[in-house]
Amino acid sequence: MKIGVLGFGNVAAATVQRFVFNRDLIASKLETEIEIAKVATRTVSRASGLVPQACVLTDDCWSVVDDPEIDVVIELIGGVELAKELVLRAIANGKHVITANKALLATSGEKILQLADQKGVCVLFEGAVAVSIPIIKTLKESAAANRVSSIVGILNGTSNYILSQMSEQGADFGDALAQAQQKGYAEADPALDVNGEDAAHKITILASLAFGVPVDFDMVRFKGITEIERADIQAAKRLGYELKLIAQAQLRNDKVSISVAPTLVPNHSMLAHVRGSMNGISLAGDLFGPAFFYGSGAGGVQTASAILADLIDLAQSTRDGKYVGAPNMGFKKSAMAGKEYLSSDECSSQFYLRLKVEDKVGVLAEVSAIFAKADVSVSTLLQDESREGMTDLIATTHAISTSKLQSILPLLQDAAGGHPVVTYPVLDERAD
Ligand SMILES: NC(=O)C1=CN([C@@H]2O[C@H](COP(=O)(O)OP(=O)(O)OC[C@H]3O[C@@H](n4cnc5c(N)ncnc54)[C@H](OP(=O)(O)O)[C@@H]3O)[C@@H](O)[C@H]2O)C=CC1
Ligand SMILES: N[C@@H](CCO)C(=O)O
Repeated sequence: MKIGVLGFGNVAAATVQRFVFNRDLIASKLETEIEIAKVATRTVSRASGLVPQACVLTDDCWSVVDDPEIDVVIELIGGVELAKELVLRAIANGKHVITANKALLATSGEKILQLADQKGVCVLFEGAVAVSIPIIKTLKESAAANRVSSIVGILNGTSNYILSQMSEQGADFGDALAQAQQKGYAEADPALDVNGEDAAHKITILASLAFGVPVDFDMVRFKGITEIERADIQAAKRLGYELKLIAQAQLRNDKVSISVAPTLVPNHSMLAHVRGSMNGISLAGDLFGPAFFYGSGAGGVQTASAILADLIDLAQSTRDGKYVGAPNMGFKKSAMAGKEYLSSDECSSQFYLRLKVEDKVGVLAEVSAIFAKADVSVSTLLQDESREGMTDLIATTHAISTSKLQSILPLLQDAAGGHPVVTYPVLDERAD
């Protein structure tokens, strides 16, 4: 089986090198001989001397996807447009594809998977979500007989690293992001990490595998960590929570909800203890009950582990060039079907709110009256120390719909003298 690799960055370099280091172990699990025959990357000099001797090194990715000798293309250049064209061409040429590119799968997955089904080739992507956690295989295989109802996870290592550094070391956002980049956790464009989009890409893929719905990134609501202030991290701690970037996919009454948002996670939840670049995923299914998965969320070598596992799976499950393992998304193509998405009236949650108000008589009563008039039941209400005549009011509500929250925000903002009101959902204990 001849392999062509696209890219030679953090993940691709680790994949090629670890394949060579662990060649004997890998061979001991396979009847088929595997060879990395070609590597194509933009800056060839970065790869020279680092690929196996017999491997051809080129800057022309098309020469890999069009090479009739290549059986499997491992796409690791990242980004969407060029990666999509290369992957579609590889599939059109009858090649199996392995990728860790969640942006590509979340935004163009349907087109890619449709062509793969037509051509009878497989697309494997264990490295695309929560690298050291075998969540793709779990959903496709280990949990295959379950009706999965909920996936709640910390799926972006970079954001979790930044929030942990801010929470535990008092670090500055920019410094923590620079460290995450230096450690190789961040995307080439780190905006994808911190604006919640990368986690949204990942939860879109998991929702499709779990619920048998088409991959549809347009239906995901996402918000990242860029606006998080240390005041909210500290206030969450005082209330017994950690502020985490949480991705959720829920199936309720046969309707789907997929979102990513900074969320208050209760200290007794395992997700509250997922620190640094680690990821955690809580999964609920009708047969296996609740399960929790924990492992590295990012890093070149960790991702290489997932990619090489896909390669071994491919070599073990291929007969006469055809992959005979599980369908690409776990479900037969004919059984995949769209479902309705929950509206904001149907989505409810407890919420955390922080308002900066003038520290004067009556302000607490004014805010309480807004909650009471809207029939919003308050779970906690705290007033912070006064500084220069201003104070923070911190509240958590009982469960209310997202639309009800939206309706009271302008009133609360007025009570706060026009200062924006900070709001974050609180993790539903039943979801974790
Ligand atoms: N880093 C991580 O922890 C993880 C990354 N991923 C995913 O894996 C993929 C690769 O990530 P990573 O290795 O970190 O990214 P890098 O930026 O480190 O590597 C990208 C590689 O692709 C090459 N490349 C980029 N554009 C082109 C092009 N037009 N033609 C040829 N080569 C090109 C780059 O070349 P050059 O050297 O010239 O820049 C570089 O070698 C991404 O999809 C990412 O989302 C998934 C899980 C974890
Ligand atoms: N940038 C990603 C890499 C792993 O997908 C993260 O930080 O989670």
